[in-house]
Amino acid sequence: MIIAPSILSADFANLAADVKAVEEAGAKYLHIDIMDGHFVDNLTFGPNVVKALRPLSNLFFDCHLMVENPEKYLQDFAAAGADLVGVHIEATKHAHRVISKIHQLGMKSEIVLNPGTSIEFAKEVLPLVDSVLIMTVDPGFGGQAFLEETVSKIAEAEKYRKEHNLNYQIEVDGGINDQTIKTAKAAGATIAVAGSYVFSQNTPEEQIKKLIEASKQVEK
Ligand SMILES: O=C(CO)[C@@H](O)[C@H](O)COP(=O)(O)O
Ligand SMILES: [Co+2]
Repeated sequence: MIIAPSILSADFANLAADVKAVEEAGAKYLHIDIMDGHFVDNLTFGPNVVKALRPLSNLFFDCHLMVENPEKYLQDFAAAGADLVGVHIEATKHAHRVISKIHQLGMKSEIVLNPGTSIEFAKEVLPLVDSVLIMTVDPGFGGQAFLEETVSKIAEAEKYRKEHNLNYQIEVDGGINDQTIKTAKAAGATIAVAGSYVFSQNTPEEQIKKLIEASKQVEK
């Protein structure tokens, strides 16, 4: 399973050191939460932070856009060095166009679903995307509890992938710890985002190791 530490819970005054620490600990992805204060009730940062971190890291930059009309910012994230852009299906009227644009800009695409949004709503674009992100909390904040009722949706995304011979990754985001990662993997998740679990206790190295070990306990 790929572990994607979320810098939302990192030390913003020492971001470079935290990014280095997770890279050395064996993470392959860096999850970067972009919030605009409209789509969610929180503000974080924009492509300028992605640009500043890019020369410091070889991690795969997974940019989760919690913004209205994400199409406006795709060019900026591509120029900043994003590897993947995730857009909420609830945040755009033009999901198909947004996904095409992400690919034209040379990035991997991801469609993101809030806990209240069904797989049904995203089915037309599932054949097009590189990844599907199932939110396992309502977006906007770190440190929330994993919503068990989202597990059936992870399983549904995996079932649909197999039935239609598609090859998207299934990412989960929110409330991931050394227990919930097992539940998510058993249901079909292949990428796990973790913010507070990685950055708010012990060292990021210890926490990432625990996540990797926990996920290995589940066969897939
Ligand atoms: O997108 C989000 C929150 O909206 C996440 O990526 C959080 O950063 C996850 O934080 P934890 O639940 O792991 O603390
Ligand atoms: Co996120």
